[in-house]
Amino acid sequence: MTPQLRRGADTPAPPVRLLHLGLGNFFRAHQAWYTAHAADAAGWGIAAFSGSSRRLADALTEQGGLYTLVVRAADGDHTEVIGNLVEAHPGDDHEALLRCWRLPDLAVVTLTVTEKGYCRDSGGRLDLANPDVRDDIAALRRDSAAPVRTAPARLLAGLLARAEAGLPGVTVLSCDNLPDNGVVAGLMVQELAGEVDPQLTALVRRTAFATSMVDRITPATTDDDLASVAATTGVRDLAPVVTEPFSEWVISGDFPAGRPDWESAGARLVESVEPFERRKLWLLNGAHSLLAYAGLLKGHQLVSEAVADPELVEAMTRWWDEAAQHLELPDVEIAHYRTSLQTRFANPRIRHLLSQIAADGSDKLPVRVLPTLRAERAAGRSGEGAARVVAAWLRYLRSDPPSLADSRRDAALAASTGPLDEAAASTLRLLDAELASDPELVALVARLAAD
Ligand SMILES: NC(=O)c1ccc[n+]([C@@H]2O[C@H](COP(=O)([O-])OP(=O)(O)OC[C@H]3O[C@@H](n4cnc5c(N)ncnc54)[C@H](O)[C@@H]3O)[C@@H](O)[C@H]2O)c1
Ligand SMILES: O=P(O)(O)OC[C@@H](O)[C@@H](O)[C@H](O)[C@H](O)CO
Repeated sequence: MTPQLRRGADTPAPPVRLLHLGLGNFFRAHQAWYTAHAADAAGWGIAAFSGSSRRLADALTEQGGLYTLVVRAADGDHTEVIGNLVEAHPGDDHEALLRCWRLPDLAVVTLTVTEKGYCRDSGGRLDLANPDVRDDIAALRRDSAAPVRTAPARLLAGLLARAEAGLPGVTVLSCDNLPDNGVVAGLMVQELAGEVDPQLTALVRRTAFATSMVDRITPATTDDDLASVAATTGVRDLAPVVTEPFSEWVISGDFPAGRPDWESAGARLVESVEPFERRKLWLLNGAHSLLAYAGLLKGHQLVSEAVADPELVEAMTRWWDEAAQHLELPDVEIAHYRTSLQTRFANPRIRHLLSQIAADGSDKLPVRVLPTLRAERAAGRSGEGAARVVAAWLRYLRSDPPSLADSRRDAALAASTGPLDEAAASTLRLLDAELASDPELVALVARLAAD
């Protein structure tokens, strides 16, 4: 029988000094990989918590936190076992969470809780209409150690637990796909603290929130992946992760309690993440959104299939040309990134589902596409490359997509119905009221959606 992956005497567990919220595939392919490849990896163990599900946490616990990372290139796989994850818990194990927050040597808390996990409203403030946010405020007012569900509340509860125990501060480092992610995390926790007890805001102000741009395409694991890992390694792993060879991490912020030597594994520490973040969110994630909506409408399922379609490549190239004009990086760096994206997207062995990327367009397009659209209109140009992404989303919404996942699902579906010119105006209004008051743009989106 195939033996199961287990931690043994040959894989000693490093001491936990890092805490992660959002135990999923990406964190294990990225932040945990950088930690395992840092020169001082032996000093940095990680305790990670899922949102609420048990399955992955239980599987990893059986394996002492070990898992196989499969780096999947177009011409073959490289596998390695990552040893720095030493505790895995379901997110609702609040007792374990507070215990980890109270570890005296804890230094950094990393986050991959998805864009939605920050609980922002459309104006960028803490969403006080969100019932989970309201429940968490009530719980923390009652008892600072009461179980809470949202990421901002889990951060605030942890900061309070540390402060009450007289322990030094830590850095909260966001690794989600949204601009200024550290600033956003800090703002949400600050606003939450203000709702629970205004005196708590001083504690949040003293906390370091760091921002980072993260990049490594990491799809969901399939049953075939489990079988191929067992066949290749001779060991049964209940929770392997498949990722691409490319990886990038650009970080900005203070780490008063220390951090792993992530630079020795290739991370970059910079003054400002913004230029890198824009390059990645606009060129990679913006193109992903375009390929997802336009590709699904043409019957494609995977990113690699969509980029084999000349019509979609033409649309992506026009989007890139337009977005690139507003990036503040040397042309050669942008050209290099575009070339590498073409190779990455075309990797036929990475099964990246367009349906996964298509979720949550109302949260994603404002970040990935609208900055370019606004800049183009302000420069007196049509913004056709960006408008085509909005038009693709509109057409996708009008196609009655099966099980559409979007935090503003009902509003998005309602906006997209009716005559195209009205639907174009309503859909733009849902994303940004000012853009909807631009009649030329509304007409352009309606025309592109009709094509
Ligand atoms: N997968 C990638 O290629 C990739 C690349 C770059 C960045 N990211 C970022 O990482 C995030 C997670 O991606 P993944 O591939 O690991 O997804 P995943 O589905 O494998 O894991 C997501 C984890 O986050 C938790 N989670 C979800 N919503 C939450 C919430 N509201 N509050 C707290 N925890 C929550 C889930 O329980 C799960 O543990 C993405 O949303 C994105 O921001 C992913
Ligand atoms: O759900 P999304 O679109 O935020 O994420 C899916 C992918 O587009 C995204 O995670 C990319 O793989 C990633 O951003 C690459 O670094």
